[in-house]
Amino acid sequence: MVSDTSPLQPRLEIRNLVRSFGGLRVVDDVSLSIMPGQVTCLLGPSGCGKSTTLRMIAGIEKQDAGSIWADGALVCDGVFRVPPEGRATGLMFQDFALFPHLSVAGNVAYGLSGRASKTRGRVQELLERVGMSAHIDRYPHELSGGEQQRVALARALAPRPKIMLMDEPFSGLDDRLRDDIRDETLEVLKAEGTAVLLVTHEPGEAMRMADEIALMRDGKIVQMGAPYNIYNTPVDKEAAGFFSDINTVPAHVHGALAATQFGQFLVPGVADGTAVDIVIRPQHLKIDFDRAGKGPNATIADGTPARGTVKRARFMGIESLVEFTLDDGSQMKAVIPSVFLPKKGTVLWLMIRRDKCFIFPRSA
Ligand SMILES: Nc1ncnc2c1ncn2[C@@H]1O[C@H](COP(=O)(O)OP(=O)(O)OP(=O)(O)O)[C@@H](O)[C@H]1O
Repeated sequence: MVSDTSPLQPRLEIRNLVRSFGGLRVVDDVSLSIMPGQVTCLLGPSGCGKSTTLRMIAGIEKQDAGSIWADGALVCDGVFRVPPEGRATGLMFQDFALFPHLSVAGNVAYGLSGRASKTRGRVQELLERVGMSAHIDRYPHELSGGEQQRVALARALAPRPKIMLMDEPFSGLDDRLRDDIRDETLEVLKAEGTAVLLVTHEPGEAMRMADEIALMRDGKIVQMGAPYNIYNTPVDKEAAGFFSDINTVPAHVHGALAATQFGQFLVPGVADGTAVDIVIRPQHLKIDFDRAGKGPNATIADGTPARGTVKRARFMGIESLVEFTLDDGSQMKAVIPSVFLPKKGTVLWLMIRRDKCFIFPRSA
């Protein structure tokens, strides 16, 4: 069954997928589409339904409702169903387990059919691409974790899958190695034009890997967009807080304004009496020195400064994390360049940049 043959056709499309366990909808009406060569990250906290979504696309799990399409052709719906082995889909999961009795070449060749010379060519090409051609005759137990992961990637790519499903594939690696392998993996997948759906609970990984992030919570996609947009225009306080620490200033609206110790914030179109949260990331708080008990003058861009006393300051390498107690007893965190590490008890003035804060109705 073919729905559309447009060149702008998604390589993978899922429509209104639903899956329940014990009466609880763990995947609740999830839809998304991925173009060839595009990497989409399904990002969300543990248990939000990411892996179940991936397993339904792979065909390992059956959906209760919804449909899956590849290149405009139906893969499965309530009636029709292509079995897992018939889906042109590569899988790379955290427990990637290479076959221990097969060499690197044997592992990559596994799943390839055709003339031996052609197979050998493809194996060599892929091992070169993942930087493992020197290890072609080794066995898995002779390789480091990172090397095994590269071989697993080559193995998953060998049959030229149109779609690659990856579930936390880098989580067993240490930080530096993980960064390298992520970047290399991305390069290989882009070069192959594969549509990638990568599951992760790490916002940093999603921001680094994704062309598009689908932010998932309680079985639903709550926001979808490019990393820059998701980070800079979160749909709600929880979405903002998923990517970094946040500071929250509670306020009430009167006459389209929310008054706080940081001055007034414009909240047009919000009814009087509405409780709102003004949210600012620690790296966007502006800090200035105390001038004999006074702070800098108020401005339209930064509002009114509020006085804070340093409670704790930690050197973090490129940045310092400074925790403040404000005069009203509330706490705030700021991330500042590490050339500056104020001592406990130092008085400083904090400002909220109006172009960097988010204002959300307070959730119950
Ligand atoms: N076969 C199953 N039977 C019953 N419940 C299940 C089954 N598979 C998953 N669940 C439940 O469904 C929910 C979603 O699980 P899923 O593995 O999709 O989440 P996740 O977002 O991938 O989490 P994690 O990041 O921890 O892997 C969880 O509450 C999980 O316990």
